[in-house]
Amino acid sequence: MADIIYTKVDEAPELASASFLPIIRAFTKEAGISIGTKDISLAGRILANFSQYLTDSQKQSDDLAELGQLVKEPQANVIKLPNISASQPQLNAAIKELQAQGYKIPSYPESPASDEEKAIKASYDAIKGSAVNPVLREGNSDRRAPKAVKEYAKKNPHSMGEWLPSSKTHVSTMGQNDFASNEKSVTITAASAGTAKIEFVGKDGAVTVLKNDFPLDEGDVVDATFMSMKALRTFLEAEIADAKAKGVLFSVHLKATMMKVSDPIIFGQVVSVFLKDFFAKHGNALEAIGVNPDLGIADLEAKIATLPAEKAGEIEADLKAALDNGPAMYMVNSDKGLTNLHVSSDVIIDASMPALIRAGGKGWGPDGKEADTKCVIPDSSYAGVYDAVIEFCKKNGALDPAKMGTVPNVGLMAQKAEEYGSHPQTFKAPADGTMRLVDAAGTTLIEHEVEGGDIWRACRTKDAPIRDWVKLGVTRARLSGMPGVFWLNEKRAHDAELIKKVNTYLPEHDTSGLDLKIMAPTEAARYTTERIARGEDTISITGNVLRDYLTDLYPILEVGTSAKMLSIVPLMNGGGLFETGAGGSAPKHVQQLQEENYLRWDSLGEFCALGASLEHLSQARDNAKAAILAETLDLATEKLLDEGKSPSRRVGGLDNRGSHFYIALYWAQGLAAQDKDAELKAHFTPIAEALTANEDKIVGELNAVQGSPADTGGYYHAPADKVAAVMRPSATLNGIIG
Ligand SMILES: NC(=O)C1=CN([C@@H]2O[C@H](COP(=O)(O)OP(=O)(O)OC[C@H]3O[C@@H](n4cnc5c(N)ncnc54)[C@H](OP(=O)(O)O)[C@@H]3O)[C@@H](O)[C@H]2O)C=CC1
Ligand SMILES: O=C(O)CCC(=O)C(=O)O
Ligand SMILES: [Mg+2]
Repeated sequence: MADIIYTKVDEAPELASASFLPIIRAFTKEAGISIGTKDISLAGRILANFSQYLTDSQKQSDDLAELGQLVKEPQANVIKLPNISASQPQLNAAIKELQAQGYKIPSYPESPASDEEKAIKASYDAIKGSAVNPVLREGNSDRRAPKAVKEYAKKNPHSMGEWLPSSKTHVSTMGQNDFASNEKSVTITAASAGTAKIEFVGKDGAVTVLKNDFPLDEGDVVDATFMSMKALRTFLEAEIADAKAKGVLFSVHLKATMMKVSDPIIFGQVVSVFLKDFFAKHGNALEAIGVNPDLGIADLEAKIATLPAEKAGEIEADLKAALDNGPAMYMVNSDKGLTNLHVSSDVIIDASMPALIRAGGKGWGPDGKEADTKCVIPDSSYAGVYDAVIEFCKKNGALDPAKMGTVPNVGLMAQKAEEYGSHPQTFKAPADGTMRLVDAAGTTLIEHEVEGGDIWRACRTKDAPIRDWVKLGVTRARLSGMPGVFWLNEKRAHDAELIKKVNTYLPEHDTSGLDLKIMAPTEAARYTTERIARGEDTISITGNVLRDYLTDLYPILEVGTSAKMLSIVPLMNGGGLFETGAGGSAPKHVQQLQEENYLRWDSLGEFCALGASLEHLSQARDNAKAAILAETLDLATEKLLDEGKSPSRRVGGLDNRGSHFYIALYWAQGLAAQDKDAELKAHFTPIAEALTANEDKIVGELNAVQGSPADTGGYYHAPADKVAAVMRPSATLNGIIG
């Protein structure tokens, strides 16, 4: 196994790797460090799981499974770039592209009939959604803005929209009959440990086992809850009417990728309630062509288009009328007519809500203009956090990046903690009856009365990760000198169990002089936001969902993007997983590259992760050269920020490739200038000289390609040689690096 594993992913970060990885390899080789790659891309995971349909030369290894093993070993050192957590439409598109390239994989069977089709669907469902991160995250999360990034943002504040007290933007949430309000939680005792079951008991008393292999260990915190579909529909109907009455955009913010079972269903309810009369009128015709509202309006439109022209025309006209008749919709792309309800993965709450808050509470309307927005977040578990920040901004105006403090996060994430690990235990209730969690001894631990269609789920949070998370929180508070807040609500069932554990595990550490508090999330958001506005820093120590939400929310307000975050996962068995940034893979960036050969992806997250990975390697393997590479890379990153060599957004500026040249230049200059290691100095001195002497020429060569379309030969599965040709256009740079 190579010393460091760099992951092969999708979209913008993968394009960036084609340019950056050769640089990394050239630099680390001199310290005797090998860099391997493992393919966790969506296309790669499909091919690995459908080997039986492929020719020998097309087959590929199951790299995700191998990495899943590696992260449990002490020698693990993995740089993890963001990958696609595929929604159904993205999965279908990737399958289609692979088929067109000659891979004879099956299509996704929407209504599987045979056993073979059922098996195919099950394999694809396991690839769908957030299928990578939970496997690799064998540790808790430490995400923060590097000091240099924070300093740079203060000196060069990004634009912020204006917040006015008159803003009509607001959060709407259920508060009743939702996951938050129905939650029950227990900590597993020795008597309850073992393999639990999830059962449905019908009104007639008949018991159906929905899952018979849910392993629970003593000390694990287990919760179960459900959301009533009747209540959800009533709520949505009222909110859609309210958006129209108030003249604000209607929007819904979910995480259909990571919450891959529950949230697509909730999304489908929004689609079907928004288009209620339309579905009532055309129900039969739509059913006949296999329309499923969970797949969004984009799929609905595509299926209508398969009907005979006259019928299609009639239904399309009614769809348009139905959309026009509702409140104006928050748009994903108003030029293309793509609404919030077209594709469930287009609006992902962790990215969408911060963007709206940064923009002064504005979303884009169908007319291409910004407007105040109703933000529907159906479940009330965490909606109050966004509400608190929005209300703060209405009262106090936008936060000021030049002055604001910082909010690092310590997140409970290891071993599929909390909601993000709930998919295998999430079910649509088959009918009216009781859903129950039964322990190994046959005792019912938790039960709920449900109605057919309600979404019921059970989550598990293992004890060792909780203990490790408390320790990480204390460690970060000690090292940073910042106060830390555990965002836990004593009135919420799960959090109440967690608070008991925090109070048990905190005394294992020296907390003298530390300021550690426990506050309910809404209150913690208010407290933390008031503090950052005064320039004060506060560590948020949170569960897994708030980890996800807050590591986009505060970074986007503080430094403009979560791409610049340092994101470390100290693995529980001693290895290191270094994630890049907190954001995703920004599909818009690929489009821009294809249209005008310009990649605005900022690799700062990769630079930070590589620095942390080299630093970890230097300690774990006692490699002094790695320490020097890490130090000089961190300094090069600071210089890159200072000199303004990050990618700009538009053609004509320096793009991702140009920023890679500058990181190589500054890194080589740093290695040439240091005196701790003579070999590194001797090796990098001529490289630094050549890069310095050829700066104008290289930048000229890199920038010359901008402005016309670029062909990478694919979106999900682009051939490496074509991508490399696009991403490495400077012969001079390639020559020096090579
Ligand atoms: N860790 C992981 O593996 C994650 C994966 N994802 C996946 O990523 C995809 C997109 O998700 P989405 O929610 O849109 O979130 P993204 O974070 O990809 O995008 C939101 C916006 O953030 C900006 N952005 C993000 N990263 C960078 C960067 N490195 N350089 C410059 N700008 C950046 C872009 O803004 P602008 O357009 O203004 O330039 C972008 O449009 C999905 O497939 C999702 O599943 C999402 C989150 C995490
Ligand atoms: O795994 C995913 O789908 C997204 C992860 C994510 O958004 C995060 O960890 O911040
Ligand atoms: Mg996230």
